[in-house]
Amino acid sequence: MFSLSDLERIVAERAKASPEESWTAKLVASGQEKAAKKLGEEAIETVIAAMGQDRKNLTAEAADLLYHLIVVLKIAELPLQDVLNELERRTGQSGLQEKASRKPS
Ligand SMILES: N=c1c2ncn([C@@H]3O[C@H](COP(=O)(O)OP(=O)(O)OP(=O)(O)O)[C@@H](O)[C@H]3O)c2ncn1[C@@H]1O[C@H](COP(=O)(O)O)[C@@H](O)[C@H]1O
Repeated sequence: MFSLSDLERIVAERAKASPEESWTAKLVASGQEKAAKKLGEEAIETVIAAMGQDRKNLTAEAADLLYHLIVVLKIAELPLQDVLNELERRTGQSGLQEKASRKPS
């Protein structure tokens, strides 16, 4: 089954291609500011899709969002595994518990 790790590998490979033939290479060449802005646009498009009823549209927008996140991580040279490790670390505690632990007593 296709995974985000597979996509991370594809993005790393395509980042080396010519920007004329690869959207990934074009984004990487444009720099983090532009790539992060594109990620923000995709996040907003995903929010709008989530508020609608079109599951196919939400699927497409969520895919755009995850792809652009992987590109931003690539530009930052932050391995996806680091993000997965952080998510794994959080599995021991509920989000509500974590939020409560941040409040001053
Ligand atoms: N998953 C994706 C992927 N998702 C979205 N996109 C591209 O992201 C670009 C921006 O998407 P938008 O829908 O926002 O397009 P847009 O033209 O900005 O549209 P508007 O915002 O103007 O409406 C489009 O060119 C999409 O094709 C992707 N481009 C590449 N990939 C993956 O990366 C691989 C390598 O692609 P290249 O780097 O292009 O060879 C592909 O085989 C895929 O696996």
